[in-house]
Amino acid sequence: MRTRIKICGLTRQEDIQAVVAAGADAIGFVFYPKSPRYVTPERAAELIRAVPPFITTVGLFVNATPEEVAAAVRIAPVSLIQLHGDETIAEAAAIAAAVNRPFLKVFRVKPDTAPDELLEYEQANRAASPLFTSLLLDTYVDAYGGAGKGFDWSLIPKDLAPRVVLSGGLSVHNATDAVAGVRPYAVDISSGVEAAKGIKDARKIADFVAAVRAGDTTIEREHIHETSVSRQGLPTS
Ligand SMILES: O=C(O)c1ccccc1NCC(=O)[C@H](O)[C@H](O)COP(=O)(O)O
Repeated sequence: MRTRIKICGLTRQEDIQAVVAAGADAIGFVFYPKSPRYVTPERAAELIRAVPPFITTVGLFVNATPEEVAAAVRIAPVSLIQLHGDETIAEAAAIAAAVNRPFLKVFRVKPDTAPDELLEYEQANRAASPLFTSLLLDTYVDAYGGAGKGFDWSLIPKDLAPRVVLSGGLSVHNATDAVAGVRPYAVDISSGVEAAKGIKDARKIADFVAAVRAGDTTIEREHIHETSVSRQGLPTS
């Protein structure tokens, strides 16, 4: 299966075209005013009009109220919301219900995060809301996100990986290893494809997508090898 790709923090029309041309799957707009990638709902609405069908638009919020999210989504009709702050599980469920949108919930991973914590957090969000879709795993740093910092991928339980969006410090330099090693449902990136904060670089976007696809190819080749070996009755591990 192809790893899905979200490019976050878009502010310009030309960057939307670059994301679509590169073959990414989702575009994130940051509605957090303190972010250097912040766009107003009105600006996001203009940008969304340039997004072709079958590309998911994601509205990103940090500790916003249901009313604030509803007001933004009325203007900028994103397909999905991403809750990237300290929202409790109940608050996240209430926000999603207020706008009737599926949501991604961030878990910011620390060096001492226990793998079971990730599984429990996913299960609790899923139990709390039918609109919960996936965890987005980012790195715990002083900023809420968009920091370009990675975390220890070995903390991600193997049975959780196929359901998560892997984020935090990804780039063309580590994307192939991230995909082949973690095998996430999707990857998400912001800093690693920028010329400056909020200004995306078309070449970096294309190179990142190619690196993710190289990871997918690695997985497929391993699957073919394992399948052929098992057909010969030989041990695959
Ligand atoms: O991108 C931001 O400026 C931002 C600000 C506050 C909260 C979240 C933010 N971005 C969320 C994202 O989904 C980023 O893509 C994610 O944090 C990864 O960023 P990076 O490590 O720069 O690739």
